Amino acid sequence: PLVSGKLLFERANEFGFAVGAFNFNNMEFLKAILEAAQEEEAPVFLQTTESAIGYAGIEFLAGMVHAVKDSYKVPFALHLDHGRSVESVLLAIRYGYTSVMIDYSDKPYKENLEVTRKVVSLCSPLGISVEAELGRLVGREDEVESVEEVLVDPEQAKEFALGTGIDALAPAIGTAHGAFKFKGEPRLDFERLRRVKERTNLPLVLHGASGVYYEYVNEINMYGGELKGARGVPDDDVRRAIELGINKVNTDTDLRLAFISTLRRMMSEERRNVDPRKFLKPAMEEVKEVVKRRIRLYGSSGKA
Ligand SMILES: O=C(COP(=O)(O)O)N(O)CCCCOP(=O)(O)O
Ligand SMILES: [Ca+2]
Ligand code: NA
Ligand SMILES: [Zn+2]
Repeated sequence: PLVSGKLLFERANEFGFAVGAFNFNNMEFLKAILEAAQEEEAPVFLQTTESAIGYAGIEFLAGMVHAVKDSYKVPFALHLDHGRSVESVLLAIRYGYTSVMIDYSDKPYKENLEVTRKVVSLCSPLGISVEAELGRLVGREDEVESVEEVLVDPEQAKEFALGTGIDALAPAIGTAHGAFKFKGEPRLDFERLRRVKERTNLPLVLHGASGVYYEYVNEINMYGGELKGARGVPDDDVRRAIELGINKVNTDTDLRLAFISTLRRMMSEERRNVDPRKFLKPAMEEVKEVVKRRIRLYGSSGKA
């Protein structure tokens, strides 16, 4: 059933596992994620960004989730990913989101603190969880290309947690969104992560965590794509981050790669087909498989 993110954050933090947070923009991804969670008996965050809302419309995205709120036995939250303003959070509240992120991490610290505190005052009385971010991921951040990386300051994280009352914190520890995450070798700042957990004891969120699996990258390149130098976070680094206190892992790129690789192969093989379902069904199946793989990696199978 549809539940508050608070429930998912608290249980993951208590038992030391991570809940998968999977982005969706349409029915196919949403269905694949929920079926994967059901089969793995795992809790999940269903999350949409503001650009997902711009693409599909919030009434479609939230409407689909509310339509199936009692159709799956596993608990799932509907989360606003990278909310950029109080207005965006208010819209999500109006459409029955059960968790929000307010991402003011590229603004001056004091602004981040004040706006995040405001969002907590709006959401907490409604039982809606609030996630915020400290530090900046490289790559696309607030639609600004290749913003300067800023890693989280663990001392500031403690003050921020106390000053805002947030339910969860996303500390920037070296990851980036998308399929091209690292200039050189993949490197997460595990010591910094350990100190943030030690000082805040909050549920922590890992952004930019996709593995960017070579089997999907290869297939995309074989069927007309051009993903040169695509690189993600190794599975062992995700495991290590969860051991050190990550309790929600954001996963978008891995679903995109699974979907697009299958779509490209099907489109090139079935040259007479014009029924979208013939292509979308196997593509959905592949998304479901990669969601199950990530749920198992996060240690959340059987934790519903
Ligand atoms: O941290 C992540 C996912 O990281 P990943 O790219 O490693 O999967 N996310 O927060 C997912 C958001 C990705 C951007 O979505 P839009 O294109 O809709 O703006
Ligand atoms: Ca940010
Ligand atoms: Na988020
Ligand atoms: Zn993110």
